Amino acid sequence: METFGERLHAAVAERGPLCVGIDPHASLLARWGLSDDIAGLEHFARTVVEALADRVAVLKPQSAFFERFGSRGVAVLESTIRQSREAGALVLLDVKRGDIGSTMAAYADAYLSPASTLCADAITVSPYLGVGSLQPAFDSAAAHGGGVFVLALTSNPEGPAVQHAVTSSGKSVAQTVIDEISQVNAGAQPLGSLGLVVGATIGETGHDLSKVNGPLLAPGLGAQGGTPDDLRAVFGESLHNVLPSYSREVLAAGPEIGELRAATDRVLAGVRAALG
Ligand SMILES: O=C(O)c1cc(=O)[nH]c(=O)n1[C@@H]1O[C@H](COP(=O)(O)O)[C@@H](O)[C@H]1O
Repeated sequence: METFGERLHAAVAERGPLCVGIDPHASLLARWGLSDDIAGLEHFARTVVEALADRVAVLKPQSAFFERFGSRGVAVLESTIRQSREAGALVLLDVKRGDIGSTMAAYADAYLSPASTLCADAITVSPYLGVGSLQPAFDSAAAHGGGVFVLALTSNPEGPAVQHAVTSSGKSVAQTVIDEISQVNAGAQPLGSLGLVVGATIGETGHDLSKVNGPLLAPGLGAQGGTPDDLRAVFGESLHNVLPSYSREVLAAGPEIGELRAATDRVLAGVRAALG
């Protein structure tokens, strides 16, 4: 069985280093002329999948925007995941889960087990109950060829107060997360299956990402003010493992399929130039 790291490496080589988020904000539904209800959600998600799933490496549905509509929204999320994967995109389901290990195992069953209708290629998780509490998700990912992206240095302005705080070991919280994930990925070829989330907006923070040997998801580009030029300052020598991620910047170009594709081509050209 191929690992997620292998599958992601191949997808990026073939389709380019880009993740597009599927975030059906109420404001975007309105902008597209859609109703803020289950029909609008379904039309929005189906259009994005039709426009992009056969060409971008990774699609990242944001679960919150589907959960807003209850069980019917979750059903749309299920079909969005399934259709995206069938069209060849890897699906990173953005759920940012994190709990004690025994509960984490149930989240892993929900999102990483092929037996689940919500099974994605990878998920986002939060490490603030301790990186070790995420072990059931790491185990499930390893068993099924999936991936897990752990929040390290998030794009929002509130992040540093927690993530830069210094722990009893003398390292920051974020560096502790980075080092624990680096240990698991050590030696994996061409890339480990555990990723980190590092916002494109954070500037130079002095954190050492050089040993991660896994994908570095970089949200915060576009709508949150981050630009491809910011990637060099944030990632330095680790630029080759960066997976830039855009949601609203691309989605605002809809609802025309051609416009969504053109916006995707434009941001991909921008990040390719920056990543070198
Ligand atoms: O894990 C994420 O994807 C994430 C981490 C982070 O630090 N910042 C961040 O914005 N995100 C997500 O990335 C998306 C950003 O959307 P845009 O700002 O519209 O590109 C949202 O779905 C956020 O939930």
